[in-house]
Amino acid sequence: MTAVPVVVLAGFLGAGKTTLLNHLLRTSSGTRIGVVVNDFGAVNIDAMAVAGQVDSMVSLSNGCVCCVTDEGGLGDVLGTLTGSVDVIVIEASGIAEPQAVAQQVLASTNTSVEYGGLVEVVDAVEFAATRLRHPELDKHLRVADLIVLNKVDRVDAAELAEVFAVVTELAEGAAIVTTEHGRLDPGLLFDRRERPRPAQLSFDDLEDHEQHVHALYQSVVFETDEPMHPERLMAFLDSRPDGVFRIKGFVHFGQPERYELQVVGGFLRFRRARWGRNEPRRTSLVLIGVDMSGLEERLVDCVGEGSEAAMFAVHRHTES
Ligand SMILES: Nc1nc2c(ncn2[C@@H]2O[C@H](COP(=O)(O)OP(=O)(O)OP(=O)(O)O)[C@@H](O)[C@H]2O)c(=O)[nH]1
Repeated sequence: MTAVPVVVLAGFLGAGKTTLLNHLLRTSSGTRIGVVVNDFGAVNIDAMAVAGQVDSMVSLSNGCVCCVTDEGGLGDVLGTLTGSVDVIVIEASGIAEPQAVAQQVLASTNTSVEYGGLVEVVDAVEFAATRLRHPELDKHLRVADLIVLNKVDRVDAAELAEVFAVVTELAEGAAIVTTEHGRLDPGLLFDRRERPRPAQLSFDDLEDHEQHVHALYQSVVFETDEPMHPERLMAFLDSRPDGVFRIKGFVHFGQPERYELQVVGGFLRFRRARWGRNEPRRTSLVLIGVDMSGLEERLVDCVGEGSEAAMFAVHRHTES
């Protein structure tokens, strides 16, 4: 039996990993893709975002996949997917250490899988600011096999040239592709150029867990079946503390449709979609950042019925 390649899909919070994964699932018709989705919060919004598009999925929530400590490690998880798939993609949480996830795959004693490389998604808009806060992210680029410079639609030519130059310098020869909405040619991942570097990660690359980026981050999960008040929620979002870098999930405004919320740094966008047939009308939000105290209480204050007119504040930020 040939071993199933396992590709690690990494990238900082909100870079576009789930978007890219969904693109792969939609466009690689002949290839059966198994997915491991890891979210930092207790509610796995990413799993909800890819559900329905994939046959085989394992969802790991409430912690980073880079620190899986179960006895069988990641090998057991991967083992449950092999047999029915041609390739496995692990979508690491946005604050996982990519090299530690790669090491988990390499260390697996499960012979039905083999390491298939590390793809690092970079947010062309946020990259410079994120790097200032987390210089250790440079190393994530150095160990990547393929770097996907995403969201190029949101930067102008000069900004793109600047970020491309920095990424090229850090990438040390790894392939770099630019994308909009993660539209990557699946052939780049499943027929990857061989580069031995990841297998040679040194122990210096595996600094202790306390130094992982996610050791600084906390997540807050907020869920309620009561409708959210549109104006109060918008006021909360407009005044969100700087430390809250990422918010994602679904909002129930008491409307016939659900509103998917995406916040990445200063970017905020709602997307309207139908509720699933048996989907409970519920708000499920995960907030990730530093210094998260008091956020839950502030969100509780946003619960309440709002008028149709109050939805205007939300619609200003809603993709049509
Ligand atoms: N304009 C633009 N938006 C994008 C692009 N790629 C992703 N997005 C948006 O960026 C937001 C975050 O995308 P995700 O795919 O959820 O990012 P992620 O890396 O999975 O996020 P985490 O799992 O929280 O780390 C969503 O609103 C996407 O629609 C892009 O190329 N251009």
